[in-house]
Amino acid sequence: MAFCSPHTTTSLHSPRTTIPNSGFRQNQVILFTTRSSRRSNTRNGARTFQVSCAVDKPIVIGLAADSGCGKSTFMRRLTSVFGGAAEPPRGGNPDSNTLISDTTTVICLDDYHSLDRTGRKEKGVTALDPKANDFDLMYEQVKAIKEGKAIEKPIYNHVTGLLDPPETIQPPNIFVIEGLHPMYDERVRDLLDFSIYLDISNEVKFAWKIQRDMAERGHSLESIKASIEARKPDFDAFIDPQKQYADAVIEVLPTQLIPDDNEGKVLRVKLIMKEGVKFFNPVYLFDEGSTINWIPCGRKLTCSYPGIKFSYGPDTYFGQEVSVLEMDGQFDRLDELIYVESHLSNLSTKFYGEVTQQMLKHADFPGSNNGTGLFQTIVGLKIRDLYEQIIAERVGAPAQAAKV
Ligand SMILES: Nc1ncnc2c1ncn2[C@@H]1O[C@H](COP(=O)(O)OP(=O)(O)OP(=O)(O)O)[C@@H](O)[C@H]1O
Ligand SMILES: O=C(CO)[C@H](O)[C@H](O)COP(=O)(O)O
Repeated sequence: MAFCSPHTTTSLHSPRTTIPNSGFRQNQVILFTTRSSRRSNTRNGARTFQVSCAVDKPIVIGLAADSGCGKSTFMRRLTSVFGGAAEPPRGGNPDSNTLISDTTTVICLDDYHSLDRTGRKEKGVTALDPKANDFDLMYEQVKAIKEGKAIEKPIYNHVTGLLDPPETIQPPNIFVIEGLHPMYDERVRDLLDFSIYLDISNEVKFAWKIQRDMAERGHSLESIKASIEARKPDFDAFIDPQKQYADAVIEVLPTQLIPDDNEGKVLRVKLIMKEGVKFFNPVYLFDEGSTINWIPCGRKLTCSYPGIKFSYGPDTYFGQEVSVLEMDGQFDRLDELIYVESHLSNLSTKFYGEVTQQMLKHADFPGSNNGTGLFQTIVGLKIRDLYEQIIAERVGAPAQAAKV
């Protein structure tokens, strides 16, 4: 750090460059002034060196959810906010669960299963049970990455159900740990700079599972039901309680706009944002801290049945102060989302309409016409903002005004 501080600017899209022995790695345009150049500044004007390097310590984001609850979709939206596509490690295990982009590396915590599929069966435990996971190794390795060190991370192979030889993970700018237990172990939790929990209600989870596992993977309705039932006690005991620790929770519920709806297609989605989290300013609708109900349908937003309803206001969640933004219903025309975006504040966009642009870019992702896609996109933008503020603080410079 000493080399690049304090005259530093950041760019997320500069090429990947390594500076030998510097401790800096990638994607950061750093302007630094040496002692001699500082002396010469007064005589000869600024003589700065622009060096492409990274801040040596990644920020760490935790994303928790049960299987099939939209973690991969969320990760694709997040990666897209930073630009560039995420791919598995080049030349590595084809069944690797890791996704790497210019700025982010996303690892799946299934890789810390200590028992393979046969081992779990023999011991009669599910993958959700902490006994089937190696939290000591998870902690050691997330800590090492946070300190800027590469790790040899195990791979859990979902195709074979076996533990494969490890893969090398280099520290990125933003390290995301996604899976069942990112906030379960206190030591790992304390390493997170920001945490998100995707809270999908049972009814909706069931509908999504059927959609994927029946339509796309050929499972029977009975086997899907049985698998959800078998996981439920461990889900309730070990996964669900993590939401109390999350800085942001995206809760997905059946709509309230259709009485006794049992189709599960129209969703009511809540973005629960913890107050007082450093570098995280909750989004608000119209007026910060007020309680608002808003039906935007009419001249500027096309809504077919059952319409769209937004709500916003302060609340408490597990005894903590939060702001909650809620959307019930779905968009007919995604381009009209700009009308909704213009009434939201603290979005951490870089330009007017960035949320709408991101949503249009990924209109084919699941949830793009409702609050799941909208709130995942917003959380992605908040993570970018958080990252930029943390980097700015580390190098002692004020953060670029990024909020619209
Ligand atoms: N917002 C959404 N709206 C509707 N369906 C969704 C949404 N998000 C996810 N799904 C459904 O759930 C399935 C699983 O999504 P995704 O692969 O993102 O979840 P995951 O948590 O990464 O799953 P796994 O852990 O099993 O790999 C998708 O194929 C889709 O059918
Ligand atoms: O809950 C899960 C997280 O993705 C999986 O069920 C767990 O990782 C076990 O994997 P598999 O079903 O492939 O044996």
